[in-house]
Amino acid sequence: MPLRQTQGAPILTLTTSEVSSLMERFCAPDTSNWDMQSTVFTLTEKVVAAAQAHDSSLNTCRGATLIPVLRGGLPMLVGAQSTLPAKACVLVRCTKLKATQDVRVEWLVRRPLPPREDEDGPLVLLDTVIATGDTMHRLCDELEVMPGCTPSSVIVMSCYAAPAALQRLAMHPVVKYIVVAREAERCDDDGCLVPSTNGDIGDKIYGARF
Ligand SMILES: O=c1cc[nH]c(=O)[nH]1
Repeated sequence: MPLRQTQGAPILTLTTSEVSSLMERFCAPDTSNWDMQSTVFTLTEKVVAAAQAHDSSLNTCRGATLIPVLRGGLPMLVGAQSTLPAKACVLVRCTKLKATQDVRVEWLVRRPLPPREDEDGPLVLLDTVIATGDTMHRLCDELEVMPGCTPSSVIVMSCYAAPAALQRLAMHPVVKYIVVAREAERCDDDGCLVPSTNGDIGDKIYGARF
């Protein structure tokens, strides 16, 4: 499993042919919503398995706090919780004004984080796509000042992400490491990944924005 040692936190990517065929379905324009959900579940299980192989403390800790970024991170939550011992879940919804860095963050149901003790596991941020990285970066900034978040206590998991966004996230002090199923070539000026996802993954699963 390739592990890119940047100046900051490690970035792990998956290279198996099974992941390649899952990524074809992930990016196809005509993947049905159920097929997309199951693709994201399976990719997430593989991302979690890679994290567990890299970091044995994930299997011995009292449980991670899973933080899916709505909407795209929700199917990752279902995939992650089947194999990752979890203690809590915190929902967060992020919206970004197109072509700006203006991210709106809404912590739903609970804020601050549930109380955490020494043997508790990491905070795990889950999002299907990381394009510019502005949203994830902003979430890390918000987590950094919350009680219960310590340096290197956040693991970022994603299905598809731009290298520049990953490198920027890897430099954030709260990030311990990042696991991504596949790296894109880049993010274009419109904030879309190249090769293209052929539509918003959240829209493909849940339908157009409500
Ligand atoms: O390329 C992109 C960017 C954001 N969200 C997606 O689903 N795809």
